[in-house]
Amino acid sequence: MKLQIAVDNADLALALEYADKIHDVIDIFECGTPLLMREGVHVIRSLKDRYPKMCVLADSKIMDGGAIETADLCEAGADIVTVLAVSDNATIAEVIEAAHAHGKLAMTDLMCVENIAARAKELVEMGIDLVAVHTGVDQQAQGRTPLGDLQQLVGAIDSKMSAVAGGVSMDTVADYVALEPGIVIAGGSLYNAVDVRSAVIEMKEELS
Ligand SMILES: O=C([C@H](O)CO)[C@H](O)[C@H](O)COP(=O)(O)O
Repeated sequence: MKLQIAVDNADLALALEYADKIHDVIDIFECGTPLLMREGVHVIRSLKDRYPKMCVLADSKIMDGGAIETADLCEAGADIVTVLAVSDNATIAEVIEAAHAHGKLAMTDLMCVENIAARAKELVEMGIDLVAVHTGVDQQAQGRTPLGDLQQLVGAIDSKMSAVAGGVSMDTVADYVALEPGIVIAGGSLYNAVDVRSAVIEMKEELS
């Protein structure tokens, strides 16, 4: 089981500071959507220039223009790009094709998908590499969590391809670990920690 940190709160300088602290202990370093919007694809290039071996995920949440956006992200160094599962299949097919042409992976984010199992199976058949259930930050504010969605997902596809995101913290991580997803994603609970490196190491221990 891998741990992915979602770095949403940072600018380029802070993202590099986080990478300096955790590059050797984190499995996947996510450039969160707000960070990508703030800094553009150059944040990915800077991270990969400094830590070429660190797996960097661009949380691009692509919705259209799948080929061009994926190519830009992969050429900047992203190892994994994300596409929204509510997008048209034509877009998702372009993302998969462009990511694979660059030797990279495509993850889909099932946020706002109603039939988790059916859509996940369909996207796996199309060739998607990773499938994430995700309760967005605005949905979390309404008291929602991704636990029920993860139960549906691991019942539908190979659990090694699955990922979960949405308010995962040390208080709740055991509930997700019990369902054995391939990737656990945590944002605020890690980057808001006083000592981010210790928080990452502590959560990784829960995953092993
Ligand atoms: O993808 C995310 C969200 O849509 C903001 O861009 C977050 O990275 C994701 O929710 C994980 O962060 P936490 O919910 O703070 O763990």
